[in-house]
Amino acid sequence: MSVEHYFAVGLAIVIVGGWLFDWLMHTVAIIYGIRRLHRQLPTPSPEDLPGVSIIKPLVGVDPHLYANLESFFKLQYPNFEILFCVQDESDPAIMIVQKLMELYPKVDAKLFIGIKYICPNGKINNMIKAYEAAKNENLLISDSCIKMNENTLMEMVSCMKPDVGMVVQMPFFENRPKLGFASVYEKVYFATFNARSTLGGFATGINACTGMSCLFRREPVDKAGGLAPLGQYLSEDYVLNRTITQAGYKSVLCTSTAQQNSGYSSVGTFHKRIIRWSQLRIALLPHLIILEPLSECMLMGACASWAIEYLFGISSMGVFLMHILLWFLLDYTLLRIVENGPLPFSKFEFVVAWLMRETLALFLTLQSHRNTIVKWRHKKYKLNWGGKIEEV
Ligand SMILES: CCCCCCCC/C=C\CCCCCCCC(=O)N[C@@H](CO)[C@H](O)/C=C/CCCCCCCCCCCCC
Ligand SMILES: O=c1ccn([C@@H]2O[C@H](COP(=O)(O)OP(=O)(O)O[C@H]3OC[C@@H](O)[C@H](O)[C@H]3O)[C@@H](O)[C@H]2O)c(=O)[nH]1
Repeated sequence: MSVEHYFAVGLAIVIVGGWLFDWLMHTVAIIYGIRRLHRQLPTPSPEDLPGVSIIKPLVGVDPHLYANLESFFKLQYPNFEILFCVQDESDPAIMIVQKLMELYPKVDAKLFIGIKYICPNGKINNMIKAYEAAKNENLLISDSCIKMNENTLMEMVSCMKPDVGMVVQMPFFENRPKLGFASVYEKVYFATFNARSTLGGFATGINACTGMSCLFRREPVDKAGGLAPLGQYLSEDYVLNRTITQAGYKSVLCTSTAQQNSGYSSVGTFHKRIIRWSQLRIALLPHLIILEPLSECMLMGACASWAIEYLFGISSMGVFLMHILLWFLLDYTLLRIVENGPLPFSKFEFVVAWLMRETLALFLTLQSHRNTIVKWRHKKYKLNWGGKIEEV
């Protein structure tokens, strides 16, 4: 037996181990998704409902912004305030906020205009005045693209137990049929790849937080220096979660998903967002440079079919096709769990969107390795190893 043969056997065994781990991730995500998502939690008694300060950082407008912001004025919750933050005084979002504030005078809402520079992260600088003015111990950071149902805040608060410091809504989408195939593609991405990692992470206690809609206690954040330390990173959401869990609190997934509802959707802008997120992740957690591609269907399928043929003599083409079919069926199952109702698109659209996502995944990951400059809204940032940023 040659050294090359021993090396190939060792490599094949490692690949089969990684392949089995991928199936474990699918299984964990499906089981945890069924158990956690869309569960009815008992509503806390009125005296257990804490006040919540909702912070809404806004940059610019889109055709859905009015409806998205209005949904917050209609929340069924006894004690909340909405703190809108607009960084630029010529931003048309100001008019929308003012109009809604006039329309719903009984809702406690305030508007903060202009940034206070405390860190490189633009979103944090936009939110900081509201953070400092917030009346309540519980804060909800809610991105501009989020639309809520009347009972969503109640659901989030129901997840906030005494040992819990943070309640995160897993990103998903409102149904936006008018926006065409791009909105199908986005849904498929968020209900398969993203949901698998997020559900897997929360099920096993690994930080997989996306901060577009998250409720948290401010006490551990203030003790760690407030928002400024988080703003040294672009992944301020990940670091917020880490700060709260390091203070001894749990971070849990909310039973409802975050309904993104931006008024624009195109495959190109979606790819740019996914590349930016991938850039954030690999700067923050460099081991993901290797692990992420290995959690992708096509690459792992190719590696595993070679390894299984090498070890057991089973046809690699047969293994590859079975691998794709099983992965596809498990992704479809997860999509149905996350959607929790009839799909707003046909099975054919799902197949096309799924194939497109799986085949383009590696290409998009490679794009994210091309440079360390990230463009986010109107600013450019340089990402350093460890995830810290400098403004360019
Ligand atoms: C042999 C295969 C090993 C596979 C290991 C798993 C590798 C993880 C694969 C993909 C990670 C994708 C994460 C998607 C969700 C994150 C979305 C996101 O980028 N959000 C950013 C913007 O809001 C945020 O700032 C970044 C956060 C970093 C998240 C890191 C997530 C790691 C998740 C690991 C889950 C492991 C689950 C194991 C279950 C058995
Ligand atoms: O400079 C900025 C950039 C962004 N923002 C606000 O931050 C929120 C999120 O911005 P976008 O919608 O552009 O970005 P994403 O949805 O991709 O953000 C997501 O990924 C990156 C994380 O750091 C964010 O916290 C997360 O929400 C919006 O409400 C936006 O208005 C600012 O207030 N200032």
